[in-house]
Amino acid sequence: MEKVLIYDTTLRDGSQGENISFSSDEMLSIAKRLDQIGVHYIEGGWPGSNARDARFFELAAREGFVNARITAFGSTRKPFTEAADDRNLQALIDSRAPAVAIVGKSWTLHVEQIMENTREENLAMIRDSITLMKDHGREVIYDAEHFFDGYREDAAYALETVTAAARSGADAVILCDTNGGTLPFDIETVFDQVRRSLAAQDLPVRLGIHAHNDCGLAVANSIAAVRTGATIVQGTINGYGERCGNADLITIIPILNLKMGRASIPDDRLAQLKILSRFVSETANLVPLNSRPFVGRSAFAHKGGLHVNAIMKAPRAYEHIDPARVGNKRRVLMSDLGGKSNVVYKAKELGVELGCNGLDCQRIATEIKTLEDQGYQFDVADGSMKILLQKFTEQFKPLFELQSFRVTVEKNQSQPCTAQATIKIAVDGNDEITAAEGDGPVSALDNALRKALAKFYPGLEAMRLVDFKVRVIDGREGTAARVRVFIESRDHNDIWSTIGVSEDIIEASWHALADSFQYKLAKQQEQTEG
Ligand SMILES: CC(=O)SCCNC(=O)CCNC(=O)[C@H](O)C(C)(C)COP(=O)(O)OP(=O)(O)OC[C@H]1O[C@@H](n2cnc3c(N)ncnc32)[C@H](O)[C@@H]1OP(=O)(O)O
Ligand SMILES: CC(=O)C(=O)O
Repeated sequence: MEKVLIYDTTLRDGSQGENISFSSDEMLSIAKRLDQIGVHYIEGGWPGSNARDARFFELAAREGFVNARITAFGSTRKPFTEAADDRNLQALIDSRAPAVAIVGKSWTLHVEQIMENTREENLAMIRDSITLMKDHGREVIYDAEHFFDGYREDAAYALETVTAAARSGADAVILCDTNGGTLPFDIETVFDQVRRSLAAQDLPVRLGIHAHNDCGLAVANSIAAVRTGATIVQGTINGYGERCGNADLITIIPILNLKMGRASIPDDRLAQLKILSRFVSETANLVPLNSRPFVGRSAFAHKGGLHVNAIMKAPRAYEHIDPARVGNKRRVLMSDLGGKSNVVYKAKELGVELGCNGLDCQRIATEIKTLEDQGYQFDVADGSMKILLQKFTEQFKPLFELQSFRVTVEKNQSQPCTAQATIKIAVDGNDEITAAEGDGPVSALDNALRKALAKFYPGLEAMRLVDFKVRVIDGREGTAARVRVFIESRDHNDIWSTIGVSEDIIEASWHALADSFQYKLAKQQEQTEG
């Protein structure tokens, strides 16, 4: 079966999404990653729109792209003008991109009411613009904007527009669900009718799909189109794009390759999908979606005890593919929804030996449920979970002990708050007292503890706290409200999270902080002991 060509429009339609803006250098670094993974087209922007997009094409022209064709996007010429005089079309030519995408109108609403144009002139605009690009030796991809809405309202005219495009030499015609309101079975029906109509006119043009996600169906619609003959799929990394976004290529590519047996990017690059998804979200400065299919952190995370019990016997019992195929990995989460299987799996993963003191995993699972009932949440605190498992199994070796601490916060009229902490700890029976300042009480406590421990343990400079979250847990009848504090810490090669729960926010923070330092110091010791 024919290969499905992947057409990425992250840099163009993706950047039409709210809160997304890439610099031209960032656009280039994304383009290089897309090329490496093997996408076939990279739509680099609209050179006639702004200086940044035009600069991207200058940069791209100097780069060698191995797999992808750089594509410049623009609209058909203005009504009642010459294509050769059109500024936008000239910008496409000047971009030196080997392929161009020309967007034109298919829906009479847009032709007549929005553009106040005539139907015939719209057809002429499509014809002239494509002809000009072909005369300049470009591959032309014709984007039929609002094709499905147009077809619903006036099928004959919508068909006339894509026929005009094909007759003028367009190499591909892309049917666009611009407003994202079409359902998969309508995509299939319309796609089939268009394909048959063009074939009957002996216009064997390549057909593609461009779907928006306003009904949450962009991926489903793209797949439906492939089933009915589309061999180009346009979309964006992570589904970024105008309004609710575009079809997510990170989901579509593995569906094509792994589920439908359709070649798109090479199979051996699928394992780079997770990194690509992360890279683009980092560059866009957007938090990666945990639940993103295939590559999200939670995509293969198992919390329910029944599920964990089953995947330990046969992963496919609750996993639709092997996570490694797309560069992801299986995770087991600890919580009050887990059973003994979660404990066994997690202990192995965290390197804690079970069965040392006869406290069986069933009992440990019950203890965890009790703690969760008191406000702990271990599915996001692996660092504290490891310490807890060591405590349950009497393998815990405290590397320092708190004797006392005191934290004060000072606020002067015009100055920002400052905080000071003094702390007394003991290491192997030796007391150490230190004091330190910080931007806030937790930062002061962190600095004081770090200073005290430095005397006994080298190597703590590499460790830093990177995230701090506080949640108020509902108070029950007769109990005061508690707070739950999460701390995320990292060093050069690891990241871990810890938790503390108390009625007092400073005490909860202390527990999370102490677990974080204990985790780091124990890790250092394990590495030294080999
Ligand atoms: C479905 C899509 O995503 S298409 C891509 C949408 N992306 C963008 O719009 C981003 C880039 N756009 C831009 O930078 C600007 O809109 C520009 C430079 C293209 C045009 O800017 P302006 O000349 O100031 O016009 P403005 O944006 O207000 O309106 C768009 C004009 O294009 C016309 N137009 C819309 N579609 C087409 C088309 N397919 N062919 C020709 N002209 C078109 C409109 O009728 C309107 O014309 P008017 O100025 O005579 O009213
Ligand atoms: C071309 C395009 O971006 C659309 O129709 O949505």
